[in-house]
Amino acid sequence: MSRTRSLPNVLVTGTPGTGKSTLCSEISQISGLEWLNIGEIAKAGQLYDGYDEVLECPVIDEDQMVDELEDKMTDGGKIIDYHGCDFFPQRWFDVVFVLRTNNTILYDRLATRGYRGHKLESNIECEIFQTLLDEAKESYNSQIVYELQSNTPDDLEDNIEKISQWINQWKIQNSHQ
Ligand SMILES: Nc1ncnc2c1ncn2[C@@H]1O[C@H](COP(=O)(O)OP(=O)(O)O)[C@@H](O)[C@H]1O
Repeated sequence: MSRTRSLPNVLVTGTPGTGKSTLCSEISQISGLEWLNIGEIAKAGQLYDGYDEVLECPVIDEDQMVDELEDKMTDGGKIIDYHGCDFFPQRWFDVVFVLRTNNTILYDRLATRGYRGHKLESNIECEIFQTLLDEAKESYNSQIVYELQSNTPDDLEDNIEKISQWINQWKIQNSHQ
C-alpha cells in the first residue's frame, strides 16, 4: 500500500499527556507531513457518538472519523496523534510510535491540565497497564510499532530526531518506486 504514497503516514499514540501533540507539531514543521489532529477534526465535524462519563470527554464516532480521513490518508504524508488506534485501518500507517511517560511525571502533567478524580486515575492506570502499547501491537504489525520514552525535554529532542530519521529513511527506500 505504501508504494502508492510519495510520503509515509505516521501514527503517534499514547496515554493523554504523554506528549503526542507536542511531538506531532514539531515533526510536522520539520518534515512537512501534515498533522491531522483528531480532536479538532471531531469537533469541527461534530463526529461524536455519546459521552464517556469516566473519562469526562465526548466519544468519537469512529466510523465517521475513518470515512472523514480516508481520502487524506490514501494520499500519504500525514501524521496523526490519538489516544487510541484500534479503529484506524491497519493499511493507513507505515509506522506507529507509542509514547511512554513515567507515572509520577504523567500525574503532574495531567493534574496541571486540570484532570482530577476518576479521570486522572483512569489515565494513570492506562499508562501503568501500558494499554496503548498493547493496543498498538495488537492492531498493527509489531515490527512497525516503536515505544518511545517521553519524560524530559531531552527525550522530546531524541524523539524528534528518531522520527525525522525514520521519515528520511522511508523516503530513500521508496524513491525508486
Ligand atoms: N518530552 C517531554 N518532556 C517534558 N514535557 C513534555 C514532553 N512532552 C510533552 N511535554 C509537556 O507535557 C504536556 C502534555 O503534552 P501534550 O503534547 O499536550 O500531550 P498529549 O497530546 O499526549 O495529550 C504539555 O505541557 C507539554 O509541554
